[in-house]
This record gives sequence, structure tokens and C-alpha cells, in this order.
Amino acid sequence: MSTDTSAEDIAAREVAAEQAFVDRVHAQLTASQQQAAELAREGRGRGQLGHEGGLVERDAMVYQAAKRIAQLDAAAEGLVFGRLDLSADLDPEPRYVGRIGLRDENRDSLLIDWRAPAAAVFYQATAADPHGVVRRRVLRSKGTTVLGVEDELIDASDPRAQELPIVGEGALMAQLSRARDRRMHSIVATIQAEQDKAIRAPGKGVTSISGGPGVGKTVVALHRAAYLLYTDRRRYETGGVLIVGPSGVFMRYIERVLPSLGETAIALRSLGEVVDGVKASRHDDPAFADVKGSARMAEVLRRAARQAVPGAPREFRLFYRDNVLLLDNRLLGQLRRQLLGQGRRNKQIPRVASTLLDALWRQVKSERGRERGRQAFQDDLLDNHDFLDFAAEWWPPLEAREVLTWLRDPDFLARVSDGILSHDEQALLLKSWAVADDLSIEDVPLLDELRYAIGDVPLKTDEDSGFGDFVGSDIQELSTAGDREFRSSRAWTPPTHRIEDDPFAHVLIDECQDLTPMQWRMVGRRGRTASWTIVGDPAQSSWPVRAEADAARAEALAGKDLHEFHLSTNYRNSSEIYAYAAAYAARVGLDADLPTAVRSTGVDPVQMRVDDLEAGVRSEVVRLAGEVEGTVGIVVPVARRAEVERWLASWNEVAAEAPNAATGRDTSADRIVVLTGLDTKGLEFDGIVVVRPQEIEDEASTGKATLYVVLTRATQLLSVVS
Ligand SMILES: Nc1ncnc2c1ncn2[C@@H]1O[C@H](COP(=O)(O)OP(=O)(O)OP(=O)(O)O)[C@@H](O)[C@H]1O
Repeated sequence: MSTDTSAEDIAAREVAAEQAFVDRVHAQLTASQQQAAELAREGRGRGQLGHEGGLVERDAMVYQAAKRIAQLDAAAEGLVFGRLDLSADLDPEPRYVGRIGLRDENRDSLLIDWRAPAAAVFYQATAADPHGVVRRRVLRSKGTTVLGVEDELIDASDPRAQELPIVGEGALMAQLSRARDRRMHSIVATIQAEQDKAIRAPGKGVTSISGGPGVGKTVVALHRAAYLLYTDRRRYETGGVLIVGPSGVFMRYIERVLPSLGETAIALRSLGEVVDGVKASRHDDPAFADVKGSARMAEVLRRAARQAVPGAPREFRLFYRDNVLLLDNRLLGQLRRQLLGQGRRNKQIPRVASTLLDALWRQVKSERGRERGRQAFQDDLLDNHDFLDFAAEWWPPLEAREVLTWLRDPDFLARVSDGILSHDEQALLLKSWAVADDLSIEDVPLLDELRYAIGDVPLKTDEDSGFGDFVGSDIQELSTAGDREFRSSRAWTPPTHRIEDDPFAHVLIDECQDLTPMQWRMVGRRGRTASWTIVGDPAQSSWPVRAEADAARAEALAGKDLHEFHLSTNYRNSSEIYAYAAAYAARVGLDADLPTAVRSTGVDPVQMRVDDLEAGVRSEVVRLAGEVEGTVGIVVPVARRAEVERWLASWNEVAAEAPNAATGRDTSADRIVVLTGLDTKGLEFDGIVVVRPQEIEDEASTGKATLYVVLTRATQLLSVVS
């Protein structure tokens, strides 16, 4: 037997020992999966018993089993990632930490769920405060194979420190240097102590996580969502967890993190998708967006929702037994206000016919008219098609989308924005709706505001109104007409959900510094009774009127206690890249929160001026793509996007790395992509080439903050081409 104990031999021996344990865990996982499948089969069998209780029981069993199977499947990759060796008097046996918890055949704990209280010391132990931990070990794996281990000696003064070998260079540095692909990955093995505090904060009130670029705000928030589900599954699964991020690209970037932690029951939505059934992915020009995002729009929309339906009849005349009965425009206005005084517009549908009937009956003065009484009058009118048609056209069930189109009429817009929006602002709105037919991301909060202002169309009308049939049958017909209206625009389908279905148990907002006041109102409505996690960095904000957004935020979160966490280490950028970005922030006067970047590569960012822009950008993109293993982002001014996309598609030497560049589609298959400054929010790349930074800066009033964001996206190489 060899007595050689070189570092490699020790490492190999340790890896083999961990592999034996990991194999045991996977055997147990397979057994658990079989058990869950068996449970699902048994559940389906129960349904065939035929009695109702059997069905309910079956559904519950199948549901639970399916959930467990999904969880076990999802967690298989890198299932076991941590090991703790504690002081001998605490526990002589090692403890293993994994993505999910598992028990062995004797129901003894084999693997501790990373979210369980017993796993907390894995993240919290430090040399200054070891919590009884002597050695912390992170296992690096691919699939079910252990590739290596990374150890940290936490308590050198403990007697066991002598016998436990220490292998590797530290898990965090190994993890931070890895190449980036188009997906965010879980950091479950290397969560740092300050991050762990935010993750495990109680699910009450508002938890705010702030910090500069790359400190892990997003990834921490996602782990927090998984943590909350673990601690109170019933509450959060029943009530729902909503995670809102800036863009569809960003949502695709983060969407694998939670499933990889075994959590699937979470709604991930970009700001253009917060309203059920609506999917907007296009940003308006900054000038349009600034008007649409302003809190003043709420009052404009409130007024719009109270107006008479454009194009609806403005009077109704009826000859009834010697009487001329007249509902003129003035009287109809009064009746409209009377109805609106009783609640949301659509909710008043059951009252419309009786309100009109009352007004008409008051005008019946002749003896011949009154002698048959009010009931006969009512019966006559409810048989009268003119009356029924008038009522249906005067007060149709309204969809928010339809009311939003009313604002495209300059006279209508001028009427409802009188004293609120300037002429210039009105013109900007009209222009934004004239240039495109589909909804923009900035239109979605307007639509939501209107949904709440007009209310849902009643599915069934009030029984006791006495006019149920009349109103009910007309809703069908009229909403079909509305549907036709909806179908004309491609990007979205009519909202299927009712406003009562909007609220969630927990709302998590990422990049919250960018929410406009109208967006705060929209998400606020989803979390009135929820607990919240809000994540952001004010220096990265792209909303110009800070005070207005702060007020809207305070209103959305009113009455909830605020728990603040601040993160201070930048894990993304090399220290060289972050120093360059921080110097820019200081030079242009951004009030930036500057974290410490912990990883140095020795490579400074490159800054160059070129005459031939295409040739300059091309050579930098090719260079970066050759030097880094992962993704490369080309960040361009909005106005140059199409041009640069065309260049990229024609560069043969990178064709294989940007297969979708030619079609302009954004898919996760591309290693090289073209993005605008705003698109890069929340994302990261191994290499970044910034094209004409001055133009990005000049694009919007918040261009400096956007350029600062852009400069903080690269993990390894940054090149700035002017
Ligand atoms: N504890 C950690 N271990 C390993 N990687 C980490 C850790 N914390 C953060 N990271 C990595 O650092 C990078 C930045 O994280 P993240 O995107 O969450 O930061 P952020 O604060 O949201 O950044 P920004 O505000 O600039 O978009 C990610 O690649 C993330 O995986």
C-alpha cells in the first residue's frame, strides 16, 4: 500500500468518499421516486371506486405525489452540495446539506434541506463566529458525479481541525470564476452570511434588499422565495407567490433557478405580463414612457372610466299612452353619475334598466298612462326592443382595453386630461398610440388601472334586480363585439381573470428602482394583504422623477413594516471592471452605492476610438469571444440596434456562436447577442462590448444611470468602442 499522501491523493480520496455518500443518496432518491409514482397509481385507483370521497382523496394523493415527483426530478442535478463537520461534542457524524431533504429507509435524516433550520449554520458559520462548525465543505458535481471538493477551515482551534483534511481553494472563488451561459444558476452551495440573513428573514411586512451592482440581489431574492415556500408551504402555495422582473429576457434568464431548488409553484412575470392574459414586450420611447408612467395618469383614467360611451345614443324618445317620454343628454348624464355613485361601472349593469325605467315613469303624467300602474309600464318596456336596444348601447359591459382606445380620440383625451396633462403630453400619448397598435409594456398599468376603475363584467346578473334575463343575454352579444376589437391586435388576448383573482400571498419585485408610479400601483393591487420582498439599487434607476415613484411605492406598501438588508460585496465583476464602472459613476455624479468587488483578473477594461465603427466593433467582439468561454453581449444605442444586428449576422467568424443573429430572434442558443442599454438590466455576460457609449448616455434623461448599468454587466472582459 502506498503511503504517498500528496495533495492530489488526499483530494482523490476525499472525492471518492463523497462519491460513495452521493451514490447512497441517489439510490434513496430513486426509491423515493418509485414510492411517489406508486402513490400516484394508488390514488388513481381510488378514483375508480366511484364514490365522491374516493375522487377527492384521489385528487389529493395524485396532486401530492406529482408534486413530490417534480421536486425530486428537478433537484437531481447537484443534489448534495454541502457537508458540515462539527465539533465532536456537538455531533461526531458529518451533516450533509442538499437542495431538498431526504430520509433513509429508517426515516433517519440523510440529507438536510438547505432551508431547514439545521442547515442555517452551513451559511452562517465564520471564523469569527464558528457556530460549532470545524470544517465546511462544498461538493462540486456534474449530474451525479462528484468532481471535486472545496473546503474551508472554520475553527482551527477545535481539536478535530487536526484530523480533517482541507482540500481546494475555496468554493466561492471557484464558483465566481465559472463561465456564464444565458441562465442564472442557483448559488445554494455558496450563499454568504450577509445574503443568508436576507434569505431567511421572516415572511412578514416588507423585506427590502438593496446594494450596488452584482451583490446578488436577484439571486438572493429567488432563494428567499424558495425559502418562504419551504417555511410556510400552505400559505404561499395557496395564496401564490408573484415574482416580477423588468423584461421577458430577464425572466428567461432567471427562470431555471427556482425549479433547480425544487420549487415550481411560482408565477414569474415580466412587467409587461403582470395582468392576467396580457403579454406586452415592447417598450415605448422614453418620452412616451415618461407620460404613461406618471401617477397623474391615474386621474386621467379615472375620469375616462366615468365618461359616456363614445358613439352611444345621446337620447331616447318614447310615445306611451298620450305621453312623450324623453331621456335627453342632460338627464342621461345625471343618471350616469347616479349609477356611478353606487359603485364600479360594470357592476351597475343590473341596475341600468330599472334606473332608466324610473326616470321614464316619472314623466308619465297622463291619466291613461298612470291608470295601468307602474308594473304594466315596466312589462311593456321590457318587451319593447327600442328600449332594450337603447339600454344595452347606453351602458354596455366594458372591457378595459376598449376604454383605453377611447383615449385615442384627441377631443376625448383633451376632456379627461384637462388640468392634468399639458398639450405636449397629450400629443405624446396620441403619437405613441398612433405609431403602434399593440400594447406596450407602459400601456399595461394603464389597462390595469382601467380594469379596477370599471370593475369586472358580472358573470350573472343580480337575481333580485328583476332584469336578469335582459341584461344577461345582451352581455353575450356585446362582449362578442368587444372580442372582435381585441382580436384585431396581435400581442395580447383579453384578460380572462377577474380582479378578485389578482391578489397574491407574497409579491417579490426585482429591479424595483425602475418601477414607474403607475407600475407601483399595478403591483400594489396584487399585494394589498401580501408580504413583500423588494430588491433594487437606486443608482441604477431609469425613472426620472424619483419623488413621484417613492410616493407611489409608499402607497403600495402602506401599513407594512419595513425590514432592510444591505449587501456589500460585488460577486459579478472583476475588481478591474468594477473600478472602471465606479469611476464613471463618480465622474457623472451618480449617487452610487459602491460594493467591493472581490475577484481580480489582472485585466483592465479596454477603451478605444475608431473611425470605422463596424470594423472596430467586429474586431473587439471576435477578440472577446475568443478569450472568454461564455457569453458576449454587444450593447448598442436603441437607434443602432437593427444595424448592429445585421453586422453580427454577416460576420462569418462568429456565425456559429450567434445562430439567431440573422433572424433577430432572442433565444438562449446564442452565445453572442445584441442588446440595448435597458435590455441589459439584471443580466450578465462574460464579455461586454459597448458601442458608442455617448449615444446611450444621450438617449434618455436617465441615460447616465443606464450606461452605469451597462458597464457593470461583464464578469471578465469589458471593451468600450466610441
Ligand atoms: N454567494 C454567491 N455565490 C456565488 N455566486 C454568487 C453569490 N452571490 C452572487 N453570486 C453571483 O453574482 C452574480 C450577480 O448576482 P445578481 O445578478 O443576483 O446580482 P444583483 O445584485 O441582482 O445585480 P444587479 O443589480 O447589478 O443586476 C450572479 O452571477 C450570481 O450568481
